[in-house]
Amino acid sequence: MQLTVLKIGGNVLNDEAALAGVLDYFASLTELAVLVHGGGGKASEVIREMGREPRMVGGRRITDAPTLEIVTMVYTGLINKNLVAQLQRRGTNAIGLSGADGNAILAEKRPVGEIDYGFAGDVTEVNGSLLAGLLRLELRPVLCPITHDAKGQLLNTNADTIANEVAKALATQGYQVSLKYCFELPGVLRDINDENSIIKTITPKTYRQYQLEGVIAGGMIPKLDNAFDAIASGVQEVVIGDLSHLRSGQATRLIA
Ligand SMILES: Nc1ncnc2c1ncn2[C@@H]1O[C@H](COP(=O)(O)OP(=O)(O)O)[C@@H](O)[C@H]1O
Ligand SMILES: CC(=O)N[C@@H](CCC(=O)OP(=O)(O)O)C(=O)O
Repeated sequence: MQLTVLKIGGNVLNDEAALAGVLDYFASLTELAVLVHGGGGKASEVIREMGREPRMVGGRRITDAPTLEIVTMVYTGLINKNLVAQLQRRGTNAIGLSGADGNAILAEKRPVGEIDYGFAGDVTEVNGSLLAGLLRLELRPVLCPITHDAKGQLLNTNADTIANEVAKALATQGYQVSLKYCFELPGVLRDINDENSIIKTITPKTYRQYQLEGVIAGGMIPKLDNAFDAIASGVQEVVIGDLSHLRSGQATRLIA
Protein backbone atom coordinates (compact mmCIF):
# COMPACT_ATOMS: atom_id res chain seq x y z
CA MET A 1 0.00 0.00 0.00
CA GLN A 2 1.17 3.52 -0.82
CA LEU A 3 2.00 5.81 2.08
CA THR A 4 3.30 9.37 2.28
CA VAL A 5 5.42 10.70 5.14
CA LEU A 6 5.27 14.49 4.91
CA LYS A 7 7.74 16.53 6.97
CA ILE A 8 7.15 20.23 7.56
CA GLY A 9 9.85 22.45 8.98
CA GLY A 10 9.96 25.60 11.03
CA ASN A 11 9.72 28.13 8.22
CA VAL A 12 6.54 26.57 6.84
CA LEU A 13 5.02 26.36 10.33
CA ASN A 14 5.69 30.08 10.87
CA ASP A 15 3.96 31.14 7.64
CA GLU A 16 0.19 30.98 8.14
CA ALA A 17 -0.72 30.92 4.42
CA ALA A 18 1.96 28.35 3.53
CA LEU A 19 0.90 26.15 6.45
CA ALA A 20 -2.79 26.29 5.48
CA GLY A 21 -1.82 25.18 1.95
CA VAL A 22 0.27 22.28 3.24
CA LEU A 23 -2.50 21.12 5.58
CA ASP A 24 -5.06 21.31 2.73
CA TYR A 25 -2.68 19.17 0.66
CA PHE A 26 -2.11 16.67 3.50
CA ALA A 27 -5.87 16.41 4.11
CA SER A 28 -6.45 15.82 0.37
CA LEU A 29 -4.02 12.89 0.03
CA THR A 30 -5.84 9.71 -0.96
CA GLU A 31 -3.06 7.33 0.12
CA LEU A 32 -2.18 6.60 3.77
CA ALA A 33 -0.28 9.48 5.36
CA VAL A 34 1.81 10.49 8.35
CA LEU A 35 2.77 14.08 9.21
CA VAL A 36 6.07 14.89 10.96
CA HIS A 37 6.66 18.43 12.14
CA GLY A 38 9.56 20.45 13.44
CA GLY A 39 9.24 23.90 14.93
CA GLY A 40 12.80 24.91 15.66
CA GLY A 41 12.08 28.54 14.71
CA LYS A 42 9.19 28.87 17.15
CA ALA A 43 11.19 27.12 19.89
CA SER A 44 14.09 29.56 19.42
CA GLU A 45 11.63 32.46 19.65
CA VAL A 46 10.21 31.20 22.95
CA ILE A 47 13.69 30.40 24.31
CA ARG A 48 14.63 34.06 23.67
CA GLU A 49 11.39 35.26 25.28
CA MET A 50 12.42 33.28 28.35
CA GLY A 51 15.67 35.23 28.42
CA ARG A 52 17.94 32.48 27.10
CA GLU A 53 20.06 32.23 23.97
CA PRO A 54 19.30 29.33 21.57
CA ARG A 55 22.37 27.28 20.61
CA MET A 56 22.59 25.08 17.51
CA VAL A 57 25.59 23.06 16.31
CA GLY A 58 25.50 21.26 12.93
CA GLY A 59 21.71 21.67 12.70
CA ARG A 60 21.19 20.16 16.18
CA ARG A 61 20.02 22.09 19.22
CA ILE A 62 22.09 22.04 22.40
CA THR A 63 19.31 21.05 24.76
CA ASP A 64 20.06 21.79 28.42
CA ALA A 65 17.38 21.06 31.05
CA PRO A 66 15.51 24.42 30.80
CA THR A 67 15.65 24.21 26.99
CA LEU A 68 14.16 20.70 27.10
CA GLU A 69 11.24 22.06 29.13
CA ILE A 70 10.62 24.78 26.57
CA VAL A 71 10.91 22.57 23.46
CA THR A 72 8.64 19.98 25.07
CA MET A 73 5.97 22.64 25.64
CA VAL A 74 6.35 24.07 22.14
CA TYR A 75 6.56 20.85 20.09
CA THR A 76 4.26 18.42 21.97
CA GLY A 77 1.79 21.10 23.06
CA LEU A 78 1.50 24.30 21.10
CA ILE A 79 2.49 23.09 17.65
CA ASN A 80 1.35 19.46 17.71
CA LYS A 81 -2.12 20.14 19.11
CA ASN A 82 -2.72 23.10 16.80
CA LEU A 83 -1.80 20.98 13.77
CA VAL A 84 -4.14 18.21 14.93
CA ALA A 85 -6.98 20.72 15.41
CA GLN A 86 -6.34 22.26 11.98
CA LEU A 87 -6.47 18.80 10.39
CA GLN A 88 -9.66 17.88 12.27
CA ARG A 89 -11.19 21.05 10.85
CA ARG A 90 -10.32 19.67 7.40
CA GLY A 91 -12.09 16.37 8.10
CA THR A 92 -8.85 14.44 8.70
CA ASN A 93 -8.85 12.27 11.80
CA ALA A 94 -5.37 13.16 13.00
CA ILE A 95 -3.82 11.87 16.22
CA GLY A 96 -0.90 13.77 17.71
CA LEU A 97 1.92 11.83 19.32
CA SER A 98 5.28 12.41 20.90
CA GLY A 99 7.77 9.56 20.88
CA ALA A 100 6.68 8.64 24.42
CA ASP A 101 3.00 8.19 23.47
CA GLY A 102 2.37 4.54 22.65
CA ASN A 103 6.16 4.12 22.90
CA ALA A 104 6.18 5.49 19.34
CA ILE A 105 9.84 6.54 19.14
CA LEU A 106 12.67 5.41 21.40
CA ALA A 107 15.93 7.32 21.49
CA GLU A 108 19.14 7.46 23.47
CA LYS A 109 20.79 10.57 24.80
CA ARG A 110 23.58 11.67 22.53
CA PRO A 111 26.88 10.66 24.15
CA VAL A 112 29.00 13.61 25.22
CA GLY A 113 31.91 13.99 22.83
CA GLU A 114 33.58 17.19 21.73
CA ILE A 115 30.17 18.77 22.16
CA ASP A 116 27.64 18.11 24.89
CA TYR A 117 24.24 18.29 23.19
CA GLY A 118 22.47 17.83 26.53
CA PHE A 119 19.07 16.17 26.22
CA ALA A 120 19.29 15.59 22.47
CA GLY A 121 18.27 12.08 21.47
CA ASP A 122 19.33 9.78 18.63
CA VAL A 123 16.53 7.47 17.50
CA THR A 124 17.07 3.81 18.30
CA GLU A 125 13.65 2.39 17.39
CA VAL A 126 10.38 3.45 15.80
CA ASN A 127 7.29 1.47 16.78
CA GLY A 128 6.20 0.66 13.23
CA SER A 129 3.46 -1.71 14.35
CA LEU A 130 1.86 1.04 16.50
CA LEU A 131 1.85 3.42 13.51
CA ALA A 132 0.51 0.66 11.21
CA GLY A 133 -2.23 -0.05 13.77
CA LEU A 134 -3.26 3.62 13.88
CA LEU A 135 -3.28 3.75 10.07
CA ARG A 136 -5.53 0.68 9.99
CA LEU A 137 -7.95 2.58 12.25
CA GLU A 138 -7.96 5.33 9.58
CA LEU A 139 -6.10 7.71 11.87
CA ARG A 140 -3.31 9.93 10.56
CA PRO A 141 -0.42 10.18 13.04
CA VAL A 142 1.07 13.65 13.57
CA LEU A 143 4.50 13.21 15.13
CA CYS A 144 6.52 15.84 16.96
CA PRO A 145 10.29 15.80 17.53
CA ILE A 146 10.19 14.79 21.21
CA THR A 147 11.30 11.20 21.91
CA HIS A 148 11.95 9.21 25.11
CA ASP A 149 14.49 6.73 26.44
CA ALA A 150 12.03 4.36 28.21
CA LYS A 151 13.64 5.33 31.52
CA GLY A 152 11.46 8.38 32.00
CA GLN A 153 13.62 10.87 30.18
CA LEU A 154 12.21 12.94 27.30
CA LEU A 155 14.70 13.85 24.58
CA ASN A 156 14.80 16.40 21.76
CA THR A 157 15.39 14.90 18.31
CA ASN A 158 15.87 16.65 14.97
CA ALA A 159 12.57 16.48 13.05
CA ASP A 160 14.22 15.51 9.74
CA THR A 161 15.66 12.48 11.54
CA ILE A 162 12.22 11.59 12.90
CA ALA A 163 10.76 11.74 9.38
CA ASN A 164 13.53 9.55 8.01
CA GLU A 165 13.30 6.95 10.79
CA VAL A 166 9.49 6.83 10.57
CA ALA A 167 9.65 6.39 6.78
CA LYS A 168 12.16 3.53 7.18
CA ALA A 169 10.09 1.80 9.86
CA LEU A 170 6.95 1.99 7.71
CA ALA A 171 8.85 0.65 4.68
CA THR A 172 9.79 -2.32 6.89
CA GLN A 173 6.06 -2.78 7.66
CA GLY A 174 5.52 -3.37 3.90
CA TYR A 175 4.27 0.06 2.79
CA GLN A 176 5.54 1.73 -0.42
CA VAL A 177 6.78 4.90 1.25
CA SER A 178 7.24 8.30 -0.35
CA LEU A 179 9.09 10.72 1.97
CA LYS A 180 8.41 14.37 1.23
CA TYR A 181 10.36 17.16 2.88
CA CYS A 182 8.38 20.38 2.59
CA PHE A 183 10.38 23.55 3.27
CA GLU A 184 10.35 27.17 2.10
CA LEU A 185 12.43 26.81 -1.09
CA PRO A 186 11.35 25.15 -4.38
CA GLY A 187 13.99 22.45 -4.04
CA VAL A 188 17.68 21.98 -3.47
CA LEU A 189 19.18 24.89 -5.40
CA ARG A 190 22.41 25.21 -7.38
CA ASP A 191 22.44 28.90 -6.41
CA ILE A 192 20.71 29.61 -3.10
CA ASN A 193 19.71 33.07 -4.40
CA ASP A 194 18.13 31.79 -7.61
CA GLU A 195 14.82 29.97 -7.18
CA ASN A 196 15.02 28.80 -10.80
CA SER A 197 18.20 26.81 -10.18
CA ILE A 198 16.48 23.67 -8.82
CA ILE A 199 18.69 20.58 -8.93
CA LYS A 200 16.32 18.00 -10.43
CA THR A 201 18.00 14.88 -9.11
CA ILE A 202 20.81 14.17 -6.66
CA THR A 203 22.74 10.90 -6.37
CA PRO A 204 25.19 10.08 -3.53
CA LYS A 205 28.02 10.94 -5.95
CA THR A 206 26.69 14.35 -7.02
CA TYR A 207 25.78 15.05 -3.37
CA ARG A 208 29.44 14.70 -2.36
CA GLN A 209 30.45 16.95 -5.24
CA TYR A 210 27.89 19.66 -4.31
CA GLN A 211 29.12 19.58 -0.72
CA LEU A 212 32.75 20.00 -1.81
CA GLU A 213 31.74 22.95 -3.99
CA GLY A 214 29.82 24.48 -1.07
CA VAL A 215 26.58 24.40 -3.11
CA ILE A 216 24.86 22.33 -0.42
CA ALA A 217 25.50 23.54 3.13
CA GLY A 218 23.93 24.32 6.50
CA GLY A 219 20.60 22.76 7.43
CA MET A 220 20.46 21.01 4.07
CA ILE A 221 23.29 18.62 5.00
CA PRO A 222 21.55 16.75 7.88
CA LYS A 223 18.39 16.75 5.75
CA LEU A 224 20.13 15.06 2.80
CA ASP A 225 22.23 12.72 4.97
CA ASN A 226 18.95 11.50 6.45
CA ALA A 227 17.28 11.30 3.08
CA PHE A 228 20.00 9.15 1.48
CA ASP A 229 19.90 6.87 4.50
CA ALA A 230 16.14 6.45 3.93
CA ILE A 231 16.59 5.60 0.22
CA ALA A 232 19.25 3.04 1.10
CA SER A 233 16.86 1.47 3.65
CA GLY A 234 13.84 0.65 1.50
CA VAL A 235 12.03 4.00 1.25
CA GLN A 236 10.84 4.26 -2.36
CA GLU A 237 11.35 7.93 -3.04
CA VAL A 238 12.50 11.10 -1.32
CA VAL A 239 11.55 14.52 -2.67
CA ILE A 240 12.43 17.94 -1.27
CA GLY A 241 10.77 21.26 -2.09
CA ASP A 242 8.01 23.72 -1.39
CA LEU A 243 4.37 22.72 -1.69
CA SER A 244 3.84 23.78 -5.29
CA HIS A 245 6.96 21.98 -6.54
CA LEU A 246 6.15 18.87 -4.49
CA ARG A 247 2.69 18.89 -6.08
CA SER A 248 3.91 19.46 -9.63
CA GLY A 249 6.68 16.85 -9.37
CA GLN A 250 9.36 19.49 -10.02
CA ALA A 251 10.94 19.39 -6.56
CA THR A 252 14.39 17.80 -6.08
CA ARG A 253 14.36 13.99 -6.18
CA LEU A 254 17.01 11.78 -4.61
CA ILE A 255 18.21 8.74 -6.53
CA ALA A 256 20.09 5.83 -4.95
N1 LIG B 1 21.69 24.21 -2.05
C1 LIG B 1 20.73 24.50 -1.18
N2 LIG B 1 19.44 24.55 -1.60
C2 LIG B 1 18.44 24.84 -0.73
N3 LIG B 1 18.63 25.12 0.58
C3 LIG B 1 19.89 25.09 1.04
C4 LIG B 1 20.99 24.77 0.19
N4 LIG B 1 22.13 24.82 0.93
C5 LIG B 1 21.74 25.16 2.17
N5 LIG B 1 20.40 25.32 2.26
C6 LIG B 1 19.71 25.73 3.48
O1 LIG B 1 19.02 24.64 4.06
C7 LIG B 1 17.86 25.15 4.74
C8 LIG B 1 16.86 24.03 4.96
O2 LIG B 1 17.23 23.29 6.08
P1 LIG B 1 16.49 23.48 7.48
O3 LIG B 1 16.62 24.88 7.92
O4 LIG B 1 16.98 22.40 8.35
O5 LIG B 1 14.99 23.25 7.00
P2 LIG B 1 13.64 22.93 7.79
O6 LIG B 1 12.95 24.24 7.94
O7 LIG B 1 12.90 22.03 6.87
O8 LIG B 1 14.03 22.26 9.07
C9 LIG B 1 17.35 26.23 3.81
O9 LIG B 1 16.60 27.19 4.50
C10 LIG B 1 18.65 26.82 3.24
O10 LIG B 1 19.04 27.95 3.98
C1 LIG C 1 17.87 18.10 18.60
C2 LIG C 1 17.25 19.12 17.69
O1 LIG C 1 17.95 19.81 16.98
N1 LIG C 1 15.91 19.22 17.67
C3 LIG C 1 15.20 20.18 16.88
C4 LIG C 1 13.76 19.72 16.75
C5 LIG C 1 12.92 20.67 15.93
C6 LIG C 1 13.25 20.66 14.46
O2 LIG C 1 14.00 19.84 13.95
O3 LIG C 1 12.59 21.65 13.79
P1 LIG C 1 12.76 22.08 12.25
O4 LIG C 1 12.40 20.91 11.39
O5 LIG C 1 11.78 23.19 12.16
O6 LIG C 1 14.20 22.51 12.05
C7 LIG C 1 15.27 21.58 17.52
O7 LIG C 1 15.02 21.70 18.71
O8 LIG C 1 15.46 22.55 16.75
